[in-house]
Amino acid sequence: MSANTIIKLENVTKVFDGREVIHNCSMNVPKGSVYGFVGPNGAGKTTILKLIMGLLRPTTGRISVMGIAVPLERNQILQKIGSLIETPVFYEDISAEENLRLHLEYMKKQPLIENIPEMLHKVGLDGAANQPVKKFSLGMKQRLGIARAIIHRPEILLLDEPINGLDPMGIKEMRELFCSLAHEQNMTVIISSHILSELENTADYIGIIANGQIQREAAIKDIQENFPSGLEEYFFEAMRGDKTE
Ligand SMILES: Nc1ncnc2c1ncn2[C@@H]1O[C@H](COP(=O)(O)OP(=O)(O)OP(=O)(O)O)[C@@H](O)[C@H]1O
Repeated sequence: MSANTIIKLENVTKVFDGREVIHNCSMNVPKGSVYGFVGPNGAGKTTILKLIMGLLRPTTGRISVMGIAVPLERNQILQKIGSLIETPVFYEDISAEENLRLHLEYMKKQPLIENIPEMLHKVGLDGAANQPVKKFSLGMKQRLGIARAIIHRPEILLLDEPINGLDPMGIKEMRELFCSLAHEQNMTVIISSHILSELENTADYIGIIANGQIQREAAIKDIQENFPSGLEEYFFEAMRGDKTE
């Protein structure tokens, strides 16, 4: 993982209220891949996604996204990143379609407004396009959050537990969508999730985080070759701190 690295963290730490929650953390995400990010509750996944977005400033260390230093030159890359981090917030009184239209206007991507119906179809919301978002279920809001993260055609997509609240059909559809964005459109997709089986089906690379540090990074095909029971075995081995393969 070097020549085509698009997101790089080097020795990053983050201190909140005197407590170091990210410790000397390094991470390499290859361009055009689905990178599955997994770790226990409180390990630091959301914090790292926010650091990559430039929403938080590292206490020490370096972060670069597409070769650009974050957060220093964050404005240069904001339009190139789409994200769904924590619970998505919408204008509740207006429709799904109008929410996406406002987002595109804010991102200065008005020509993409014509793609809104197609995007709503892709995330399974075509029947609800004109309903006010306040009438949406949790899963529908999650689908709309994914649509909003993608519609401005970012080069990088950061998804924090994106399948939360989705039904089995939605999980399958979103898995196919994320893989097609990476493999057909060369988008780089980071997905944080607790669902190992889902990551095993979706990700090309896995990063395991524990105690604020990436403990291991590997291609899923190498994990499957070296660990007969797959990602679950790899994950628990990493949690025990066993020797790397
Ligand atoms: N703004 C903040 N102020 C203080 N502490 C914070 C803040 N944000 C996160 N933390 C702490 O940082 C640690 C990492 O939190 P983070 O949300 O990044 O973990 P996570 O891996 O995403 O967890 P989960 O899997 O439960 O969503 C936690 O101990 C959390 O309490």
